[in-house]
Amino acid sequence: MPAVAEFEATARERLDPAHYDYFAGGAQEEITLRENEEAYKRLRLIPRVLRGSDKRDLSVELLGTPSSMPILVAPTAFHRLAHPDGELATARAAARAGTIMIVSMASTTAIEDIAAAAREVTPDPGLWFQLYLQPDLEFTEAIVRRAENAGVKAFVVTVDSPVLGRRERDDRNAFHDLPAGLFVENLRNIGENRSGGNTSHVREIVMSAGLNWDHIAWLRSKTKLPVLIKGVLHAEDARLAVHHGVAGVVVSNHGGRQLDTVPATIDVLPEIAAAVGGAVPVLLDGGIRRGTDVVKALALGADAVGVGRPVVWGLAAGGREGVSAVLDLLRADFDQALALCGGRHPADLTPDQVRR
Ligand SMILES: Cc1cc2nc3c(=O)[nH]c(=O)nc-3n(C[C@H](O)[C@H](O)[C@H](O)COP(=O)(O)O)c2cc1C
Ligand SMILES: CCCCC(=O)C(=O)O
Repeated sequence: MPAVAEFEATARERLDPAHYDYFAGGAQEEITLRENEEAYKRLRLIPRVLRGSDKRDLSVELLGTPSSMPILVAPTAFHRLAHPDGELATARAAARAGTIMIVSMASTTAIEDIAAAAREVTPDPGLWFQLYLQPDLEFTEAIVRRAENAGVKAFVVTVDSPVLGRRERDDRNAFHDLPAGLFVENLRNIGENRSGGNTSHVREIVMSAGLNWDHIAWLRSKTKLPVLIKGVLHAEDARLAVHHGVAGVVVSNHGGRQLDTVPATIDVLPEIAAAVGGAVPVLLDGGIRRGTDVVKALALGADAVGVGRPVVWGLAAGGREGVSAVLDLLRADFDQALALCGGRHPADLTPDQVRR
């Protein structure tokens, strides 16, 4: 089975170079982008032996949503740039894999259509919804209602983007707008009266530098669903998240696309897991490309991991089947690494099994 890197190579051949750069790139010098992957290569695994690691069970349950494995689809924008089937293909593949897809608010397909596609595969798909809280809270609430009505099971608020990171590849390629015909469909105001007609119009996503903990309290007051925050790198923020009633934290540096020179997520995971102390689930994303990466993250305190670019590469390389192939590959790779580490279940992995 090809490795994730081979899907990336195929994706690169198929994609418009500016779109490839958008997906692949990071902020500024891309130090963090590279570091996310390099950090795993510095860590060594210590297997346990003679533990009877047959009959493995990779499944986990996260905030009431079951997942067949602790590998989730991280939210990534604009899937129709990668493949004409876009998020519909990704959702079908995630549903088929029985894993959770965190749908990006910046999807190029409406959440209702994504949920319908997933439901064709499985009656009760595990869809979560990523939110960029908009300064217009009334509008934000309308998006929250739409997502709830579509059947999502949790909200993931991205908190690492008070402003958008500076991606120099996008600047060089002058890639700042979606091509004609593609829109951020979740921000379409059906029937909103702009010019006297009955046309809908699509708002642009605004990054809100004014966000603070009160906005999290506001969102919690507007929904009964679990609210996670994504983009935590400081242990004190993890403590504050628990204090503010957040249902889970995602250790993430946005795949190296926001503040450059922040550490690899795997390197801050232990201190964040310690700060959270098991009070809420801890997820992690950034640089996960192999089963051994998943094992290291789980051993060091993550309950599950997210994959961003690998899913996009699968999508670009082969639509729904490509995403399925990437998810199957990561599952098989993780299963093998877990067995080699002497584990039967994700929770069997412990911090003493990772050495620097
Ligand atoms: C092309 C692209 C688009 C992304 N779009 C979003 C987004 O809309 N919302 C969000 O919270 N994170 C977004 N992210 C960040 C991912 O959720 C995730 O943190 C990151 O991709 C993980 O790193 P990985 O790509 O190395 O797996 C995006 C990442 C990429 C690569
Ligand atoms: C306005 C969409 C932002 C998507 C995003 O988060 C990213 O490209 O990293």
